[in-house]
Amino acid sequence: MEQQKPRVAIQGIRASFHEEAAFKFFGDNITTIECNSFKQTFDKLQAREADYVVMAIENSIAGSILPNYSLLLSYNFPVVGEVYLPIQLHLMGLPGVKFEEVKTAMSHPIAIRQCDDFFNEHPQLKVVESSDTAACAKRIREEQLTDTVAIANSLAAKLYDLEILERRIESNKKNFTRFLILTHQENAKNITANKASLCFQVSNEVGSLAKVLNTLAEQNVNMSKIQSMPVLGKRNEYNFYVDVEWEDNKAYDTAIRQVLKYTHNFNILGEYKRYVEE
Ligand SMILES: O=C(O)C(=O)Cc1ccccc1
Repeated sequence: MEQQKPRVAIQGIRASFHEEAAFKFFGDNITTIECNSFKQTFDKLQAREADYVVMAIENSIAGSILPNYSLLLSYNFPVVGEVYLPIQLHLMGLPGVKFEEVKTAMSHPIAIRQCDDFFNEHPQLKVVESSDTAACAKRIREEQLTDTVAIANSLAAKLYDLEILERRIESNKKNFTRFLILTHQENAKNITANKASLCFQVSNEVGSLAKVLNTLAEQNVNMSKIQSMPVLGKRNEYNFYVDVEWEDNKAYDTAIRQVLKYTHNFNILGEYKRYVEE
């Protein structure tokens, strides 16, 4: 029987950076499920209307996307992969539109922040935030806006038939967004992992987090990221989200057994293969 295309839920619409990330992870042969919010992507997974979720978790300029950390914990779907995408931003408008005639530029806040230098050089442009880069491109096409441009990727220019007026307007050319891939428990088996995302709490005492970090170091397990989030309604209590990487599975297993002794509400959010640049 022919394998069904994976149904991948993303926040945003086709040709957004989330879809570009999904293509990078799964290849082009997927069915994209467009959602209005990150929460809705998880709801689609829960309702079995999607097989996977692709969700941005951090950006090298904008930093961690904190509400998405909470979603990881509240839905408890396993993380089964990650992908890093360079965010390459182009200025696009209806074919024939001249840059001198443009009054407004629209995009996602993260994309806008990445084009600070460009906007400083062009103070005449009114900058408008939107939920999704591709949605801006689509709107320009549908409403035939001749005085507006979108900042989006080349997928959006192609899909909504817009002309690129200026390429690569991002200030920092080495800017990446990290996306996580989540799925149902049964798809999480048989993954050869060398990275994990963990979440735990420690007591509010001298050295309690240090004990966890020392344990990881003793087992030669590298911590690649740490993020804390307050536990709702509890003063001085935090969830620590920690990503770890290892070479030796035994050392990782030992580290986890030890860490369990020093933490509470310990959760493995997922074990997966770390992303390697092609
Ligand atoms: O707006 C988009 O295209 C998105 O997918 C959100 C986004 C925007 C910029 C960087 C990463 C994700």
